[in-house]
Amino acid sequence: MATSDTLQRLEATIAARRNADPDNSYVAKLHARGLNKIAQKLGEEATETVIAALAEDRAALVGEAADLLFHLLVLLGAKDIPLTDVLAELDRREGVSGIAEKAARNS
Ligand SMILES: N=c1c2ncn([C@@H]3O[C@H](COP(=O)(O)OP(=O)(O)OP(=O)(O)O)[C@@H](O)[C@H]3O)c2ncn1[C@@H]1O[C@H](COP(=O)(O)O)[C@@H](O)[C@H]1O
Repeated sequence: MATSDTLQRLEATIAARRNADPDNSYVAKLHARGLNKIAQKLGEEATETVIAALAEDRAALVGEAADLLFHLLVLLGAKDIPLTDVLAELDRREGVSGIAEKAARNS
């Protein structure tokens, strides 16, 4: 079953493929083209995800969201930011955000 482990496995695969032959690896090809290209691809995938959502096309949205997550992991890897740092930030926000929780704390 797909879980957050899926993202961690994909992160490891991306790290392992980074220095592969760009002719045989899309990850290596992206790295060879540099951070600007990786960032540009992430932006394109974000736009395509938004378009699929607004088009009410569920299958396209699932596919574009997968492309978006994949390219986000490539960008994070290129910036040497482990996925666990992002997950930890989300965990931290879980503890401090939420309108009801804030109101309860302030009352
Ligand atoms: N999850 C993915 C994944 N999702 C999307 N893509 C690629 O992302 C690209 C997006 O398509 P585009 O048309 O936007 O890009 P493009 O035309 O190939 O490139 P541009 O010249 O337009 O920049 C496609 O080539 C897809 O194959 C992925 N490529 C690889 N992975 C994972 O990464 C692993 C390692 O891949 P390799 O590096 O290729 O071994 C694979 O085993 C997969 O698990």
